[in-house]
Amino acid sequence: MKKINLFGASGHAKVIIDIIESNGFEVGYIFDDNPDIKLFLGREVISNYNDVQLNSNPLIISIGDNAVRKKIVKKLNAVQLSPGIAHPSAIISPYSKIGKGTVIMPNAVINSDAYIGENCIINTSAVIEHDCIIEDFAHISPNVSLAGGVKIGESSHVGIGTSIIQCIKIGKNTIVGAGAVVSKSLPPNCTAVGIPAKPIKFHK
Ligand SMILES: CC(=O)SCCNC(=O)CCNC(=O)[C@H](O)C(C)(C)COP(=O)(O)OP(=O)(O)OC[C@H]1O[C@@H](n2cnc3c(N)ncnc32)[C@H](O)[C@@H]1OP(=O)(O)O
Repeated sequence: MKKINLFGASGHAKVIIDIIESNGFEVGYIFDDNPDIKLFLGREVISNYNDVQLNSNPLIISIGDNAVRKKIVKKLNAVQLSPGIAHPSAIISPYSKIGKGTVIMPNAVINSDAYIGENCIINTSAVIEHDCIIEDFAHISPNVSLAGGVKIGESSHVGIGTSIIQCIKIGKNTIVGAGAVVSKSLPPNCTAVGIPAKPIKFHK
């Protein structure tokens, strides 16, 4: 049976385990750099991992924080990432593209010609409409709705329940607060909140 290894014993990993098993696959090794985490959902967690274990099965970085996920991918450089995986309840257009290491949570919808990059999270019940572009390491939270042609920059996080109208662009490394309505494009490296969403701070 196909096995998938996970890196990161986090709450996010719990949902990924559900996705792996509901596809009829098995969880292989679970790695984490924190030696204090020994057990995770009844499974052993390995902190003193070696290359043989890391490369034994395709890997998903099961860490919700975009910056940490990116750091781990860079650190594990040569490891083979799993093809993107989706919960069986997700509806994914055959005309969309899903990158390696990306996870699509239950009831998400990804419509035609949408492009989802690598190591992204498309969380529970998110709607990614036609022609959207989600760059690598982005996280689209539960119940987010992206209208057609929206572009989300690399490592950006769209907060839970946010709506973004058509053809809006969100820059890289930007955070959109929970429950926002985005009606104008947002620059990179900022946190934006509210209705309509406006930047409240900028960061590196
Ligand atoms: C399965 C899962 O769990 S997926 C994860 C889902 N989680 C999310 O989507 C969380 C998204 N995060 C947020 O909404 C956060 O509140 C953030 C990122 C917008 C702001 O967090 P921080 O940078 O820590 O800012 P902080 O909490 O200090 O708030 C700054 C100001 O913005 C306000 N603010 C924070 N979040 C929001 C929001 N979503 N909408 C409107 N105002 C907000 C605060 O009240 C505060 O206002 P004040 O200065 O007048 O007191």
